[in-house]
Amino acid sequence: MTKDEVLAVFRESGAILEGHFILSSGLRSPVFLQKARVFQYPERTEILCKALAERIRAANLGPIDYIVSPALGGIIPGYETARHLGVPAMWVEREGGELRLRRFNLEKGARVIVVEDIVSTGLSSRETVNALRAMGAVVVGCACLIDRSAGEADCGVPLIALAEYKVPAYPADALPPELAALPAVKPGSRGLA
Ligand SMILES: O=P(O)(O)OC[C@H]1O[C@H](OP(=O)(O)OP(=O)(O)O)[C@H](O)[C@@H]1O
Ligand SMILES: O=C(O)c1cc(=O)[nH]c(=O)[nH]1
Ligand SMILES: [Mg+2]
Repeated sequence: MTKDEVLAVFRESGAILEGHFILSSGLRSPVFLQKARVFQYPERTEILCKALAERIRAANLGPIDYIVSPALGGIIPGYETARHLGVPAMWVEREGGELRLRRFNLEKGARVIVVEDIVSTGLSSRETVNALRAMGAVVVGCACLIDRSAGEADCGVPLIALAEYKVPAYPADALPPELAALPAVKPGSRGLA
């Protein structure tokens, strides 16, 4: 799939929002990719994740035992990508602020790829990689549907993105005036009770 085809799926799903958004990293942005509006359509999710699975296969990362995704946003694309790769899918979720694999067993030495929905700074992917390494897993790579950093994010391992889409993001104390004039909303789940 081309970048334009991926973005067209987001656009036709009403998933490209404009306003003033507080991102998971704390950065602020005038654009938010509300992936949930894509994932509500199983056939659109299938098209994107099948293409992501093909990219992962083409990267020749060696055997993959599991996909692990950070909740919430990563769960649906992780599951659907796992279906196309023929491997099980698991997720990490926050407990006391830390991402943990609360519901699954993971053998030491298991080869894992981390699948995210959207990567902005790579912070959530990095947290997932570190949690898995602490359990003895071998993280062979990260993958996502859209990389908002266009290659700049540091996930701790190589990142395979179905599409790169550079979107501006600013520290909260360095907002352009047109962004500062809008009320800020935080659509993601990090920091929710
Ligand atoms: O690369 P980063 O700077 O970490 O940003 C990307 C992360 O932000 C979103 O998650 P969020 O924590 O907002 O919650 P969600 O998964 O429930 O949407 C998204 O799902 C990624 O996990
Ligand atoms: O950085 C984020 O938190 C983020 C950006 C985005 O466009 N979409 C999303 O779900 N999260
Ligand atoms: Mg997330």
